[in-house]
Amino acid sequence: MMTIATAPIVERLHTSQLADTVRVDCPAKTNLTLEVGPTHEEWGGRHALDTIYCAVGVYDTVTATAKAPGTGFSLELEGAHLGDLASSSSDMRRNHAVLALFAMAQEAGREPDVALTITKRIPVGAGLGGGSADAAAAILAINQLWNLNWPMERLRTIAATLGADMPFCLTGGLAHGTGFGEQIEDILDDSPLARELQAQGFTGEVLIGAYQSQLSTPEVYHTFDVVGAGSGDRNHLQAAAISLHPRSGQAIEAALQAGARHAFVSGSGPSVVAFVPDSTTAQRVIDTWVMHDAADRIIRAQAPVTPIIGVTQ
Ligand SMILES: C[C@@](CO)(OP(=O)(O)O)[C@H](O)COP(=O)(O)OP(=O)(O)OC[C@H]1O[C@@H](n2ccc(N)nc2=O)[C@H](O)[C@@H]1O
Ligand SMILES: Nc1ncnc2c1ncn2[C@@H]1O[C@H](COP(=O)(O)OP(=O)(O)O)[C@@H](O)[C@H]1O
Repeated sequence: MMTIATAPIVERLHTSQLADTVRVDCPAKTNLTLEVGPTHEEWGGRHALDTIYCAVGVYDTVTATAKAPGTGFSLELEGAHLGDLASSSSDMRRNHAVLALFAMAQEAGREPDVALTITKRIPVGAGLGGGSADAAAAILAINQLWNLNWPMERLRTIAATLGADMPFCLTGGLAHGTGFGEQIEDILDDSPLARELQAQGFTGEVLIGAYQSQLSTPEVYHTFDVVGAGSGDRNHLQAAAISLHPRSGQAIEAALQAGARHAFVSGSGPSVVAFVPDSTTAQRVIDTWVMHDAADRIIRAQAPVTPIIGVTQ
């Protein structure tokens, strides 16, 4: 497998131009496989992972706009599906995108004088890496806004200090993740593994069954430590997630019966991802999920995809 840090798509950008506002559309992620190993003290008690990440085309949009020196940062959140971020106790200084801004400012030796806006479309606390996507989007935006032009390996090192999923979210596509999830090897489009995944039906049209309720990632890992992986599960966290949120299991069963080639819990859940071979099957899965009330929100997307960076003068 070759290691190349692929660049996200950059629209309307010439390297000599300085931007006033940078907009990044950053996709959700799922895990096509997720093998969970032992915990490691040196990783803050996190588990060793072997995973194939896949970026899924439901995007949050993060914009970063330069503010006057000394005025500090601001954050605005928009969208109909803000989950626990809408709660009055949600601290915007702990928002993953703001933590990413702080990390970039510290590394650059600058003040974080930036206005961030996040339009959320990725379900929150859903195993779809929405917080990681927003942090990755903020890192990509600041790299452009401040004309830092740091290479992807440096951005990934910063991202790894913030969360296991974040280095992957900087580039999206398909990638092999090891360590605690932060060690990324891109899977190139024309590689044998990418072709194998495509032949197995792990690319193309995908349905996401999402829920009002959230699952806490640490709680799912703790439950996994007790119940272990289900036999034959490609996602070792699936049995733990279903034990905490049984509707996810019902959605998987219903999707497979309706003809999905694969249906599984996304990462730590509770969302369910179903890969379908064609739009007729997609409609059958949607109909069965609606009929059985198997999901609260159904999203249709493509996979794999990459982040998109746009610049406004
Ligand atoms: C499970 C996965 C699968 O991609 O993501 P989600 O499906 O939740 O998005 C990841 O492993 C989550 O990634 P992320 O949410 O970035 O993890 P972090 O912020 O680094 O860690 C949050 C918590 O998850 C647990 N954790 C995370 C990663 C890991 N390799 N082992 C762990 O045990 C730990 O309890 C840790 O305190
Ligand atoms: N920008 C953000 N978007 C989503 N969640 C965020 C963000 N910043 C902080 N969080 C918090 O991170 C937690 C996990 O959310 P998320 O990343 O969407 O889920 P998951 O880890 O299951 O993929 C939530 O409790 C949420 O409050």
